[in-house]
Amino acid sequence: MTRVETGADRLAAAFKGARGRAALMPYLMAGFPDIETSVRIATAYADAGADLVELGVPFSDPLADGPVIHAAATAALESGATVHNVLEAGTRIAELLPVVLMVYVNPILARGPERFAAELAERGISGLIVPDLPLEESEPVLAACDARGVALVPLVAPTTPDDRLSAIGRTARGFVYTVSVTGTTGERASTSADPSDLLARVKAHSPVPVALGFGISNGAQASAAADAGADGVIVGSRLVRAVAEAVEQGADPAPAAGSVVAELADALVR
Ligand SMILES: O=P(O)(O)OC[C@@H](O)[C@@H](O)c1c[nH]c2ccccc12
Repeated sequence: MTRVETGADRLAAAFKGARGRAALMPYLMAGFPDIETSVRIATAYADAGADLVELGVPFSDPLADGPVIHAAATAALESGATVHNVLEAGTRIAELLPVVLMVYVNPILARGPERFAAELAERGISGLIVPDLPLEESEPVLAACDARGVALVPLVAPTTPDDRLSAIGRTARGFVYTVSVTGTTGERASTSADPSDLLARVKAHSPVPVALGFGISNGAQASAAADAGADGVIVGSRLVRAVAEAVEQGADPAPAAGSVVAELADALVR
């Protein structure tokens, strides 16, 4: 009997097969400026050397997001993005790169975790990140995802104590998303603390790869994250800003976002 490759398998393979020192995972705000352009931006990410993509579902009240991503979410909703058409785009993007869907918990609860996880699996979406789903409430979503082979990726922060890291590690699938700083998403001139200690602490409790995100916006910061031990590097606001600036200038956002990813990928090979 041949075993079907699950989403979790595909994520594991993406980390193992990453072309650089750490897997490069750019974030994409789905539907910004519109769904078709999002698919073209994802294509540019893939061509520029991304290993995976974090596909963000726009939400009206994104509590973990800073101003750049919040504004893009608002624009995406205004231009007609829905959970349904974002998932459709996810299917197309999954033909290019493994997709990890970033979605606040409401749409999951509205459809029911089983239906939501089944739809992700049918659409070829490999993983799921839910920033407002605490460990204590994650069991039904985890069970539904496990049943469909979709990896439910947990988030941890510098403030997460060791006993909680170990509980989270036991439920981690795909990778652990380590937030480098407390606060919201957004570019930072300098990431204040060296993340080495944080990454070592998370890795000690994690059976899966550990990716670092928040405040990484250029090649030097991406390279430093890899040197500090990150198995994956996640970049969001810098890319969303590149898209926003191109839109403002009436230019095509896809090559603009692609060139930022190329710079990041280049920094990770050396
Ligand atoms: O924007 P930054 O600082 O580069 O951080 C990545 C982040 O944008 C992306 O992973 C993300 C977008 N929205 C989120 C909500 C919660 C956690 C993470 C995210």
